[in-house]
Amino acid sequence: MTAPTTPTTAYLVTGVSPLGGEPTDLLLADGVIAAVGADAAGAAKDRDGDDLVVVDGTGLIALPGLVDLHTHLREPGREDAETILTGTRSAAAGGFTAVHAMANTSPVADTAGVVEQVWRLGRDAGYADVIPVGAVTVGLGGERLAELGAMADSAARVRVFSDDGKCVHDPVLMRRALEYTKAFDGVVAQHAQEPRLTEGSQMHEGTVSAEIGLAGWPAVAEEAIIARDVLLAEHVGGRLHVQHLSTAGSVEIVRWAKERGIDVTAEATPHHLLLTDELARSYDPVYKVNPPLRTAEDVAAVRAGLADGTIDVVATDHAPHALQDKDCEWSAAAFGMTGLETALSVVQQVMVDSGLFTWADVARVLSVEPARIGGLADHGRPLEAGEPATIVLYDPAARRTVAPAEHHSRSRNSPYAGLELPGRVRWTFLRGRPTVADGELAPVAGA
Ligand SMILES: NC(=O)N[C@@H](CC(=O)O)C(=O)O
Repeated sequence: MTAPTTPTTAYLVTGVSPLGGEPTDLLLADGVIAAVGADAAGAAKDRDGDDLVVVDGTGLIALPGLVDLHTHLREPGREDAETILTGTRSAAAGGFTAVHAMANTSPVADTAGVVEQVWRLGRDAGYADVIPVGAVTVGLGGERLAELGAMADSAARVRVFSDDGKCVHDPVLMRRALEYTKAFDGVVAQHAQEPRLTEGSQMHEGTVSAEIGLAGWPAVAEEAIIARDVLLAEHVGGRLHVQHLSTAGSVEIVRWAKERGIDVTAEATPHHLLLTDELARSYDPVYKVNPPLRTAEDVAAVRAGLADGTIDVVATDHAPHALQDKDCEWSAAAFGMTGLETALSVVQQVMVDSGLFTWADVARVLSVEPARIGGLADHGRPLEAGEPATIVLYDPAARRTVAPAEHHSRSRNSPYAGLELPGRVRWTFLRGRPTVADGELAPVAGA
């Protein structure tokens, strides 16, 4: 079906389960959730009938629109791998209504000019709110702090700063960044990778790397930086966010830091919740990622850390790469995997279907907490009357075999190709306007 997309269209969603709870009706109108429950159908009748689309929500779960704290959109500079338009179409298809766009573009997003460009392109595309992440250091060079304040004051209102892809390894610069971002309630999101311990690293250092002869990336290279940074955050009273935490030791350090009252949050990716370094035995570079896939014990610890709240959010680290950068021998291939269109399904399989999570927990880690950490007032909101109609309707009973060729991302480097995963996004609404309608991307104004 083709859904009307004019802003005046109202949507009556019947029999849907908010956060997996008792089925109810939701009326979405004028950009907000206009009514919930018994009032919704009546309120819908009071509106002009021509404007009303009725969505059968039976069997669907309503969640606040998903928020990704960690997306690579590649524009400007690598539009052959992804653009802001294709990346946000991919986001919408995965149920995301906001994505934080990492700064490792070309040019690097280290000035007010570049972050404003990214923000504008996202607004013009219209599929999801694009929240630019500002680089911590000029050109991701690790030598001089970038203009953090100018990026914070720009139209893009940057609050999250990261050199992702590179670690801010100079402790003095890291300290200054943690201090400086306090002035505008910013957060420093660290890619924890001790560079000297990971020179030439190709995969997790352990039994598998030794057996197949690829240079190892030891767990301690991640853990040493996280340990240092939580102590720095404590010392200066700054806000630290640990990106794509991947080892059992990292979970322990973050747990310790939180118990100590340090202002730290952490994210885990879907792939570190599901996949292990055993996959590298295939030498298929689709499994090459930074930080690397770890052991089954690490995966279990990351799941446990997410379940007990040590890890605050799931973030995709959607890292699209052009074919020539992945379809080559392992050591020459780029690090990274796509993830926007599979994240919710992986979280369902690993955390919900296993009994570790309720759907309210899913909303917490994929919407409420990432919105809070990123300082987004209009995302991750309760599903209540008067709140923005920025929601996703998801069918947890559907099953699908992942086919990257059908994805909306411009890149195809999904590690789940051929795998059967649960669930399907049926509708995504951004301020009352569908970006996905009945399982298909909807045309949006400006796109
Ligand atoms: N996560 C990844 O494997 N890749 C990221 C950056 C990075 O190396 O972290 C990318 O930009 O491709």
